[in-house]
Amino acid sequence: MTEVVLGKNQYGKAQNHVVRIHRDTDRHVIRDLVVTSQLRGDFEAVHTEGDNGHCVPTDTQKNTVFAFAQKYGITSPEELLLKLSEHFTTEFEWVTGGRWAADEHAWDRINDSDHCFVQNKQEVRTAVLVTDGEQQTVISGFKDLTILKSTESGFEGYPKDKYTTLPETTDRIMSTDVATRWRYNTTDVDYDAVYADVKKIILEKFTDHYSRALQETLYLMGKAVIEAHPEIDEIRFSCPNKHHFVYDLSFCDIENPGETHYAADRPFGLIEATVQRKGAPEAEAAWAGITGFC
Ligand SMILES: O=c1[nH]c(=O)c2[nH]c(=O)[nH]c2[nH]1
Repeated sequence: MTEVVLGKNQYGKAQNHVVRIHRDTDRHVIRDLVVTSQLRGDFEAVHTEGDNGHCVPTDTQKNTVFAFAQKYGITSPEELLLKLSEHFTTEFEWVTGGRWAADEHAWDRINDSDHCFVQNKQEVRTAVLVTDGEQQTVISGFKDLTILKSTESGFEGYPKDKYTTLPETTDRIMSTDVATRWRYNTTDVDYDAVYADVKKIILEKFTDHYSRALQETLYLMGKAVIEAHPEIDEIRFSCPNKHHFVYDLSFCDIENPGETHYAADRPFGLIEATVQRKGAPEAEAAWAGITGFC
């Protein structure tokens, strides 16, 4: 007789798009989040016996997201996720943890208007909270932040074999879409302030050195973040190297001294790296479900 057992499981409502307008004063504030709630705990009978006695409906999870956005407001994505976790793990004794995630789309004021906004497409902010009993791990980040430096980047000194055609260069375009996630070692964080500072550090680091490889630049960015923020133990990057090739216009006798480029959309280099605080405990389980990082 073949025997089977239920393995790891979680369930909930994915991608609840909640737009909360804070209208306490005439100067409105908008927070635009896509929130996913997933519960973990004793859901054995739901799966193996068709007994829904423990099955908090995904519909209820959705309603709770919207109710909490209204009741508590949205101070930061991370704080909303912490409230949801606290609620589900205390309201239902068989819920021992879960995974809550949010993507935030930022809006900027139009001409400093109190109530008119233009969506800021610079980057999407990300937040994940994993609760396992008493253990809570917050991983924040962003994706799709496209940046480019038009000089102060090169690539040389690499090994060459019979398949190598790439010319060495000390002056090239370097461009990438930054995707990064950083893991906090505490939940006692001013999440919006740290987010703004980490983004600032990453952008500043991009500008402040001659880059010998995208790998070096990512490492310098990560190092600067860990050094500036004791509450962050680990930061990961996944960054395409968006190649820009100087277009050879010699066929029509036009000089092109590194000015007109062919921006190839594929293939692209894919550079991924983690920078960690030395000696800090790892938290691999919290990263499960976060795709696209090594
Ligand atoms: O910054 C770079 N890193 C690489 O690993 C690499 N490989 C390559 O062909 N060009 C580059 N550029």
